[in-house]
Amino acid sequence: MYLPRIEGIRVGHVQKVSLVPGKVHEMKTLSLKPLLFEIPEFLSEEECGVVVRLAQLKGLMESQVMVPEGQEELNQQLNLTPEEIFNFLDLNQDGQLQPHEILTHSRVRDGIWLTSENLKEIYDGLKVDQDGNGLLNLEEFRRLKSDAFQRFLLQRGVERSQLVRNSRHTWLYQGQGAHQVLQDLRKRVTTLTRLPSSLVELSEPLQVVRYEQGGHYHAHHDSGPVYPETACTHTRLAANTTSPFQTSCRYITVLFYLNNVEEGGETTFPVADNRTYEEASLIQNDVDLLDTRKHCDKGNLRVKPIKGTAVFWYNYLSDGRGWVGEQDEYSLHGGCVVTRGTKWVANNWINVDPDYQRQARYQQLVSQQQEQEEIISELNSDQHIERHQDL
Ligand SMILES: O=C(O)CCC(=O)C(=O)O
Ligand SMILES: [Fe+2]
Repeated sequence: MYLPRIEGIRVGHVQKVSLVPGKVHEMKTLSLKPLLFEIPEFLSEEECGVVVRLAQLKGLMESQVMVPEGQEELNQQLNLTPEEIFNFLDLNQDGQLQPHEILTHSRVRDGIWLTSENLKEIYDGLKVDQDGNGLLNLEEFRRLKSDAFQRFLLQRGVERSQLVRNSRHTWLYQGQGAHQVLQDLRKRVTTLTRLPSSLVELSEPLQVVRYEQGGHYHAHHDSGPVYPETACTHTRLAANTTSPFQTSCRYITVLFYLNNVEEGGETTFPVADNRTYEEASLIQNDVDLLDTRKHCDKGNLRVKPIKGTAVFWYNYLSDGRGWVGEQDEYSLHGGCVVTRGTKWVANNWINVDPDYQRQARYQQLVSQQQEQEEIISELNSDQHIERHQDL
């Protein structure tokens, strides 16, 4: 098995692609880092309507719950000393915690969008940053209880607009027996990405998302970095060991716009085609490029949601040998706040394990299971016929 990658050539390059009989689509390169394309009219008006109605029929749930888990407990279970936590947070190991090191961690952990101003309020309120330089050394850090941030937020009260993600979503199965539009969509995604259909078929179901007016999704990566010990959620079955590190291994994201948004709701790629990627410079005191409520206008690239358009990008680089390589950090993206109207999108993620052998083992396991199921169902139907003959 080998993973073809579509060539971007250069930003603005347009290639014609044949995805459905009797129609030629145009696929435009939007950026090379990440490798990102836009295909207008990927879905017809009718197809967009069907997907939205199926999602409504199934019912949508909040994408994120409001109450974070009790962190004090977790830390006690892990039994970490303040030194250990400090070292873990100090990404660049300079003996000081920069605001971005604290913010990144607390946002991932609690799902609440703490801002630089919140951080300053917490430091001031608890008098932790005595030299007032905005950085915490170990001694200052010791003055912070591990649940200090949560206490602060709970006292304040948290609104949905302060979450990392403020939307509702549902999942739609696309396999045999699913609505024809959903099956067609998956076939079209296979043709578009030129990936083996077995891979696409074993990927996550379609995720349909609805943002109300005021909804947003702050900038994030759809899938995490891979270390030698990282396991993929989808190939858990085929893993020989259990790993504390798990990510969803979403090689490609295909994002569909299902309606026209009255105002706002663009998809932002704040560092697309940047010369460098530096996590530290993303969160500055005055401009936080990850914040899609405040600073969408300052990112490098924004895609306007147009009904029927698809965009797709690679969340991982190639390993140079036809398989998945390292995470592409430039794939950072988010949904800008919807200032007027509602926004409907759908995500098709294509899951590939960077560990080729594990992906292969997983696919083999699934196909064995499917064969067994077929045999059983055949046996059952034979019995069925015999019983009828007996009568
Ligand atoms: O709503 C958007 O434009 C982006 C959605 C997104 O990034 C996601 O659902 O992972
Ligand atoms: Fe995303």
